[in-house]
Amino acid sequence: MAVYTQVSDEALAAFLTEYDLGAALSFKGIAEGVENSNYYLETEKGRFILTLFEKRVSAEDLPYFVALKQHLAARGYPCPSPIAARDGKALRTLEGRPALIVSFVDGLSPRRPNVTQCRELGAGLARMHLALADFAMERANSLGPAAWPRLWTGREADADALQPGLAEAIAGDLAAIAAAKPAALNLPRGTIHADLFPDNAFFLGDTFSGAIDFYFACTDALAYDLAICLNAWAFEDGGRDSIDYNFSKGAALIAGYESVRPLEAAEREALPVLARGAALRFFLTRLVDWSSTPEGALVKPKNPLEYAGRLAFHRKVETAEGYGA
Ligand SMILES: Nc1ncnc2c1ncn2[C@@H]1O[C@H](COP(=O)(O)OP(=O)(O)OP(=O)(O)O)[C@@H](O)[C@H]1O
Ligand SMILES: N[C@@H](CCO)C(=O)O
Repeated sequence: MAVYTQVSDEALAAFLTEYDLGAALSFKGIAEGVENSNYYLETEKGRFILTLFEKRVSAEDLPYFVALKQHLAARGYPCPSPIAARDGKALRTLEGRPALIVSFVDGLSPRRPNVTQCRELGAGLARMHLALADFAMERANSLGPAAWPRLWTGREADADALQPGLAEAIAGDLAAIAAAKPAALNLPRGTIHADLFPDNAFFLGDTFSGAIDFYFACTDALAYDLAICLNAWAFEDGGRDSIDYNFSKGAALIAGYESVRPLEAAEREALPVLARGAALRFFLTRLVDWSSTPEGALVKPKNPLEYAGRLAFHRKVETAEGYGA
């Protein structure tokens, strides 16, 4: 479920008069996604997505996200392109919420990505980094290392309830990453997607056809984005209590990335700590959602243990070769 704000037919019709999109032919809520209210919208001019931003996306960040997508779209990168109304403004208000119409991106999100799709995704990520190299706006990563102690404090018992001994292991991860931070600070930086999971990437067959959901995008180390993708794309649920790194998928993802943007020596060296940090970020945000989502809520929280399993793998990896780089 992801329609928190209902849009009446009258409100939609009035809203569309501000655009050159013609009248609505079809309009329905989209079940996937958890952050915002998304609608599929077909008008006389084609297919679009209408998003009403709910409270989890801060209103002051919206101009950054819209400008970022405009920048990518202007460079021909496949992503939702913001549609401006006749007054030139894309970001508007509907049913009391900030609202945006974007172009529809064709393709399907892979449920279980294959090796070819991992390679394609790596190349697609690197192309995104290059297309954003001259994007001038900046946004701090609000879920970076500085935020982790705040997310973690007070949740030790929740972690141990999920898996006995987990709290101590997580405290060790936090300490190890804090100690390694100075090296990671000198890496090439730029604009990163920061959440390019399979549900945010589209494919036509095995060909990457676009990226969506830029609402965690920020300014950070480029190789951290690759580390996030390694976590999201190259692990398999190995059944009860086991999460396995799929070396072929990881190696393909890195090779795809390097076919467009070769990693610098410092980035390769930092890959294990970046991958561990990325796993910790998703473990912590999932743990927060897990312990704060009431039972029976419409949105089912994602399982933090999937990321505890990845952390267990990263703790043992010392070099980029361990990931197939
Ligand atoms: N531009 C687009 N083209 C095609 N489909 C889209 C587009 N934007 C969103 N969708 C569809 O809507 C669904 C929800 O979008 P999205 O993932 O952005 O949700 P959200 O609630 O805003 O964010 P989150 O995934 O973080 O919860 C996607 O899974 C996809 O099916
Ligand atoms: N992709 C994230 C949710 C959004 O940050 C996760 O799977 O935990």
